[in-house]
Amino acid sequence: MPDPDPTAIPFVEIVPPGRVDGRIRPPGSKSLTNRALICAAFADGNSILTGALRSEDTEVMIDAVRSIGISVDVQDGGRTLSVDTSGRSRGGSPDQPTQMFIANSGTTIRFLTAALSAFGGCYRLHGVDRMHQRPIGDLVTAIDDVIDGSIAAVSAGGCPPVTISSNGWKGDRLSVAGSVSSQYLSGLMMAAPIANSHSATSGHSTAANSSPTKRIDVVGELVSRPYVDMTAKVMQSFGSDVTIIDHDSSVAVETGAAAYQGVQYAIEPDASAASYFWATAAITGGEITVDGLCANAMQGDVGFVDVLEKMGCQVRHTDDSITVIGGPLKGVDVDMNVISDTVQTLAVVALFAEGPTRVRGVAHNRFKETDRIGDLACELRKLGARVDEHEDGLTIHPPVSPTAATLETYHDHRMAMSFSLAGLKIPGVKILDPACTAKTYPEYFADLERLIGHAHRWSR
Ligand SMILES: O=C(O)C1=C[C@@H](OP(=O)(O)O)[C@@H](O)[C@H](O)C1
Ligand SMILES: C=C(OP(=O)(O)O)C(=O)O
Repeated sequence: MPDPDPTAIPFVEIVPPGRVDGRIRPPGSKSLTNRALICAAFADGNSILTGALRSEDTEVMIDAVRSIGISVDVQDGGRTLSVDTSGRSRGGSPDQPTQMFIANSGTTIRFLTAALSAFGGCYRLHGVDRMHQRPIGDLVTAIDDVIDGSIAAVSAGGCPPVTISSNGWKGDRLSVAGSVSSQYLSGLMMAAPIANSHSATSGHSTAANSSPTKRIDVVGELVSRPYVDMTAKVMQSFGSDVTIIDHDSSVAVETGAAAYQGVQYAIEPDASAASYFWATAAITGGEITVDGLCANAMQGDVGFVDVLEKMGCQVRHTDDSITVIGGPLKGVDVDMNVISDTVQTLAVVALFAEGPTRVRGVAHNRFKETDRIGDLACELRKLGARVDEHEDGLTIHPPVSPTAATLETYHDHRMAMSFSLAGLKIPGVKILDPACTAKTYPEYFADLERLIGHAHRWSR
């Protein structure tokens, strides 16, 4: 019998499969898909994106760019996106801004806020309740300095909805704080060439009083740095001229006059999604190969395998795959600032290690889909672990004998995917609201089932 509709399912229970061996290619990277969509949407000419991710976070991006006349033709089950910019036009009016619903997609709202402020038009970007609690104030403040018009984040504490009424940018020097999210800087970087190519009066000329060279200085700490390098690489693939300047501990970015050009662009599989499969090898003592990724992939999250190696796994790289072979695991002390989307994965692996695991450097994880320190600690305790919560992370003391539990997922796809790993070893673990994986990986449980054998039960 086929699995029932996952959106109607209250929980999933994994039946421990024993050792798991296999290989898998996860779906396309969310971060690369949404960056490529921004660059393609504001390019001169049309683009074809291959290997794209089709999920809630990319669908809200596609819907948003469609609402300003860009055509996105979805083929090959969502993996190929043909972007035609010929119908592109500024949205809305002060009385009737174009409404964009972005659910809980941080990349979508942060990248679009910056891009639309540079493009011009009137917009209101809003999402689900949690999105309206996730900060965007530092980005709005940075744009406020250069916008020819107005921008505001209307919820308490500088959170969405965001309203924009813009004729483009009139300035060329920006500064932005980077301690809450790197997505602000990535958004401004991608917006800079758009500010050059589009002004509200002419449509295709450099905005009055604005130089084509833009400089963005980061004020203070910059979290999640590999995503900024990824942004620069994607921009370069679309013809933009962008340089990251590292000086002592400060970071700045300069962009030149070149406009985005339509291209054919291939997207890597998602490295954060791959972490669940590498962790499956670590936890079950098996051997799992993830195809389509390599040590110098564009996504920093491939660095998760280095942490597994420190814990006792073997890791093998080829030009087009990374294999993890599980072994006896020992706890580690690790700074995960640059790979923060894999903290929940590691936290579950840590349950099965000898000795405690300390995760540092991820205070910014409290601002994501949920509080990924406090809420994570709460669920791990249900499995019998002792967990110390710190301002910047947590320490996990593995349970002497883990206990089965029913785990909340807080509308957070990474909670659901990570907790499925606990079920690989602990009989009776139930994961509530498994459909929340739709944010970045709608087929996660089906893919996990294929990898481990028919070994999970949907509730009836
Ligand atoms: O730029 C990106 O694609 C992302 C940056 C990270 O966010 P932060 O910079 O807020 O840590 C990461 O958590 C998110 O899933 C994707
Ligand atoms: C934090 C995440 O997403 P975003 O910030 O893009 O909503 C994530 O995918 O783990």
